[in-house]
Amino acid sequence: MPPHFGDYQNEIYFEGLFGTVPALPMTFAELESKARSALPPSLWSYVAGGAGDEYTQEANAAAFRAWGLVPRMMVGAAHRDLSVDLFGTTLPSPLFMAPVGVIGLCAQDGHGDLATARAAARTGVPMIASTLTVDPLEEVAAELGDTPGFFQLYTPTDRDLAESLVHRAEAAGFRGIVVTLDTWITGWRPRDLATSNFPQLRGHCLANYTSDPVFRARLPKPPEEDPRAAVVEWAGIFGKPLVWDDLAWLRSLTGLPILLKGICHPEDVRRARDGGVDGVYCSNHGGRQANGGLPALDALPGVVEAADGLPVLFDSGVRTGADVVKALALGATAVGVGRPYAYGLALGGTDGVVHVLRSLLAEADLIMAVDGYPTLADLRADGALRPVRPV
Ligand SMILES: Cc1cc2nc3c(=O)[nH]c(=O)nc-3n(C[C@H](O)[C@H](O)[C@H](O)COP(=O)(O)O)c2cc1C
Ligand SMILES: CCCCCCCCCCC(=O)C(=O)O
Repeated sequence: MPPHFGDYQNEIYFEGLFGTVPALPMTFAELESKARSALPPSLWSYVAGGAGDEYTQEANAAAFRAWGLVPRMMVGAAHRDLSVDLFGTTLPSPLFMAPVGVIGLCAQDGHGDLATARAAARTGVPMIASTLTVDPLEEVAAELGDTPGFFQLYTPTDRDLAESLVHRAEAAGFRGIVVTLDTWITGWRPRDLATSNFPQLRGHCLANYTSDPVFRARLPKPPEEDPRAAVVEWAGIFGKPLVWDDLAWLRSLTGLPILLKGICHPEDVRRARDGGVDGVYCSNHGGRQANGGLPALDALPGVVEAADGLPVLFDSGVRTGADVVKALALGATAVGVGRPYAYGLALGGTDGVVHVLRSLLAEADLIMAVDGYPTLADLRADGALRPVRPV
């Protein structure tokens, strides 16, 4: 019998019978506002902010309101199956945690990558660990238990370093490499500029580099002795975009599945397929990189069509279980969240992340129950989702 994610609602009601109300927020709006109070102001700005006037960031979330699920009755959706097969593994649900570079700093003890990995272990929701972690990737992987983890690669200009990171990820047990394409340079982020805050330039979240023998060999002194030089060296290995001709080299680095993150154009999907990748990841980086662009959800149907059966991961703007259901109905294989779990982490550590993930899954599961869509295949059938008439 598949897990009933909606049972989280029963647990909360049951505790209510004994006078206990949830310690953590039940809506995204409250989650966001409480995280704002919990985080230091510059870290809050960095996590919550986006590119330009944040139009695209807002449009990402608003785009979900343009779609509505059509309820179906008498289909007997008493049991729902949200499981999904991804690269030979059956996941209990199609939800995942997108890579969030500063997640380590969001936890009160400064070890949020480890806390997030523990939440993955407790929920079965995969974590994509960023290159930019506070704790090295081997320590993050060790906390994942049986839940699959993926390693997100910011590809450095030094190919030996890239190879070292990929091989370390493989040795640590990560099940795939997610190569982020849209962030080889930072977008125009007014909030960070106003506070002059870019955590990485303060030497945070660079553990995967400072623990790497190839990176260390590039430094005049060990990073423990001269952290500033390590930051300068790190900044220097960013700043060169990958091009399609690099794909063969990336492919040669590992037998693990490779996914390309930041793909929104159908032609790019076709090029990725031709280059032998195992999946594409439709995302506009949560509106953090380029303002004025299409909401990521609007790009999803074209990406799914061009992918022609290749797995399509999706993120950007997912805030509720209803959003998860809609992205699945538009053809996403799996759906990711970024800021929501970062806020859960800020408020409650591992428990906070678990609460956010369980709430998203409970709402998605209950929508599928009430609306009569017992499986993900049912959601994807013609006519399940319709455009909402503008008001
Ligand atoms: C604070 C922060 C840091 C991020 N760091 C990374 C990163 O290191 N690598 C990456 O590929 N994406 C990174 N992202 C983008 C997320 O993976 C994801 O695309 C985005 O957060 C999804 O949008 P959402 O926050 O609206 O859910 C980051 C996002 C945030 C909010
Ligand atoms: C001068 C160094 C430029 C470094 C560009 C890399 C930015 C990564 C930022 C992490 C991230 O994905 C995000 O904040 O979003």
